[in-house]
Amino acid sequence: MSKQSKRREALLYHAKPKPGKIQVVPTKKYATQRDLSLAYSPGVAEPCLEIAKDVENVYKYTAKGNLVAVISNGTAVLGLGNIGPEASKPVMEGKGLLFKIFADIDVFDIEVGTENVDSFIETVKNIAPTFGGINLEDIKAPEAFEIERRLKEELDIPVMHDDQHGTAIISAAALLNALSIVNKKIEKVKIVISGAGAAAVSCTRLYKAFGAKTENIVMLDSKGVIRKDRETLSEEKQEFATARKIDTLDESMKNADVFVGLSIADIVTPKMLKSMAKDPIVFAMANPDPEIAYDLAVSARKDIIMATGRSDHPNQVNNVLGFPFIFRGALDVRATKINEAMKMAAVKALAELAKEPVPEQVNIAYGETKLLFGKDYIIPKPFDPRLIATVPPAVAKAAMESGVATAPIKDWDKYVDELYERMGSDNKIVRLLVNRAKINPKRVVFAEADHLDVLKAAQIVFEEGIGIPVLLGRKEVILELMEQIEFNEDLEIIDPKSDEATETLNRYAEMFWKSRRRSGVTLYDAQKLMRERNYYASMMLNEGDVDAMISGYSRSYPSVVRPVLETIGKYDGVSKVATTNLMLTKRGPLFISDTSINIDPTAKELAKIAQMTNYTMKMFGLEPVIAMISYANFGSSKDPHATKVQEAVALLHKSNPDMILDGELQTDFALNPEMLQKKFPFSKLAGRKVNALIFPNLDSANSNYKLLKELNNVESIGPIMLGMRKPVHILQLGASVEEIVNMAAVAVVDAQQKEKRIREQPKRQ
Ligand SMILES: NC(=O)C1=CN([C@@H]2O[C@H](COP(=O)(O)OP(=O)(O)OC[C@H]3O[C@@H](n4cnc5c(N)ncnc54)[C@H](OP(=O)(O)O)[C@@H]3O)[C@@H](O)[C@H]2O)C=CC1
Ligand SMILES: CC(=O)C(=O)O
Ligand SMILES: [Mg+2]
Repeated sequence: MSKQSKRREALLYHAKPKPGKIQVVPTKKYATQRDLSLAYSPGVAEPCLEIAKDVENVYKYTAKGNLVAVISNGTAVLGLGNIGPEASKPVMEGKGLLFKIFADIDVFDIEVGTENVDSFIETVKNIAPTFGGINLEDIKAPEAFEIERRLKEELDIPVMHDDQHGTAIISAAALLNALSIVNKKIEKVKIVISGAGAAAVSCTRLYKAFGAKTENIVMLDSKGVIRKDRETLSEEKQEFATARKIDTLDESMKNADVFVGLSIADIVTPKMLKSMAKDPIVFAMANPDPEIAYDLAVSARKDIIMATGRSDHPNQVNNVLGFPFIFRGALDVRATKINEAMKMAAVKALAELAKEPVPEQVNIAYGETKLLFGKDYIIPKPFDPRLIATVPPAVAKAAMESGVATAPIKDWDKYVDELYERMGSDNKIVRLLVNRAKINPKRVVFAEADHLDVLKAAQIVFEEGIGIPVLLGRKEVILELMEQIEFNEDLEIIDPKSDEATETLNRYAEMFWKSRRRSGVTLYDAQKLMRERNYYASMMLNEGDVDAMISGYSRSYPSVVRPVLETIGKYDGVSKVATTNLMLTKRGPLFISDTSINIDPTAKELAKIAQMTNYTMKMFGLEPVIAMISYANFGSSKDPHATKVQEAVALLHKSNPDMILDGELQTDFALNPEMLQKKFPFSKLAGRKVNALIFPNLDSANSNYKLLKELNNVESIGPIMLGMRKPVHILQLGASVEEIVNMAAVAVVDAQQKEKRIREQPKRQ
């Protein structure tokens, strides 16, 4: 993607559909007059009075305990400099988003219109009663030091300047790990620090706490090396002034073991890197552009350990890995401070986590085959689901041991469960799917590429590396739309009705005729049918000219299912295809089957639907826990509708004893593990979190998934076809661009799995 399109995409992302990145969402019911009389006057007076009696009750009755203020005055915004409070707001909203998605912490971002230290401190102190913690952000040095010091002294809630300590914690963890890889001792290494601002000073102090020696450190600011004999140095700069008679970065880098950049973009050259000692460690952390570009650095030295603050290269050393988890731990024990012990605990937890085997889910999320502790993986990745269960408990324990926790945790296992529970998993599954697709992108034919939304989706699929689109439809329309959306790639475009397609069309027609001539199809019929996009696209897939197919955006479901079934057909052993919908609910992913095809399946067919759903869930990397739904529970009704489900369960328990499946069950029991455990402790599902519901008929499955979608605003992926011989997936009429992209990712992963199955077949025989 060009720089210009990236810029446009970033602006559009921030502007649409609603300006900005965060909003306030009520957490209590507000539907009735009764609800409002509790939420507001007169009911609201009761908690007010309780808090007035004892101020600690504010944690009991308000959101304070989970609310952090992200506060800036815009004087050192990333590496963009002093761009003012309003211009800093996108970054502060971004921090709010990260706090929420990584640690379920709510944020108000507050941009303060003053550069005066006293007035800034006064503002923060005055608003502090609202918050459980204060995260100071992008405030320039030296003011940042005084602001943080005084606020820590004067407030009894945790205050942390993220650019100082968040960065120090992450980079210290990364540095300790990098040094262990190259077998160097922190006490011995020569370190160059570019930058002498908030981040640089605090990072260097922490490295010293871990053993780095002042005499081995050279720090530079915008004027060059900070020498002892330089005039008018700030207190912080004096702390790191060197006695060496050098002035430039060039000179400082000679034989240095470590370079830490917390300054500005592009000030380090390959020549400087070449002058460093063997196995140099280079953390170029200026944002958004590092002190030296990643590719330039790694091509300058083979033995380098290279990190940047960015997410698009290995080793992202960025405070995003710190602030959400550090505040989570601090808030959960209601710490009065974030102290040295808590910071050291966070460093150790992060450094150790990087050495643990990486869960497959993380490999998939980052499109990696296998992340392994080493030069390209010195620090955990932000989307690592283990972070939430590792860093906050370490921080909370340190707070308790160092005496700053006012609400100590007693049951650590329960706390870890709560942390996992907080994170839910609504979006993760989509990320996993997309990243799994990216590992081995496949050729996907979009059978309706002459529709704007389908084409837009194809563009995203191509640009994200999810798949290689083949665009099918009216060529002149496709070309015109491509120009409109600046989709200038040289992709294959096929118009089945054009002369160019005649030869292939005739070949497909003949193949189709041969397979259906005993079902009343003539060669002429076949040639006519092939001019219809879904027959043509299906034959492309059937003949291996593409790996997967997406259609259905502009046609009714049955009108697409028919050509697909007539050409591609079902997987061996499948008598009827079915569909499942993946619902991205707040309690996690939930599959619902069969949502689109079988009106009233028999017990045997229902069992098959469950088996196929089980297979597809594994494709998503999930461990299936399946409930067979009815209006009755375990034999409570002898009505044939209920006994049909019972029979399906009995069949499956016999044929697939390893499947975690049971029923028949009512939906509320299926979705409530505690109720299930209490009433039906004998069930295979007792104590487990059900993630798939197989409904007894189409009426119930279809209505339920649509109810969830419409009433609870639950996003859905699907209907995903089950039981087709090849990866073909049919969209809902008028699906959104996002839904089409997700389905394309499903199709690519399906193609990968089917390819794997074919590859493994001879081995099984
Ligand atoms: N990856 C991460 O997680 C983080 C990265 N950063 C990055 O670190 C940088 C600094 O942030 P922060 O400390 O908050 O900002 P500050 O404004 O507090 O500090 C900036 C420092 O950079 C120095 N500087 C400017 N130009 C040069 C130069 N040519 N050579 C050497 N030093 C120079 C300044 O020198 P002087 O003192 O003379 O003005 C100042 O000391 C930014 O790019 C920011 O994005 C910050 C926090 C986290
Ligand atoms: C990451 C960050 O906080 C910064 O660059 O300022
Ligand atoms: Mg910052």
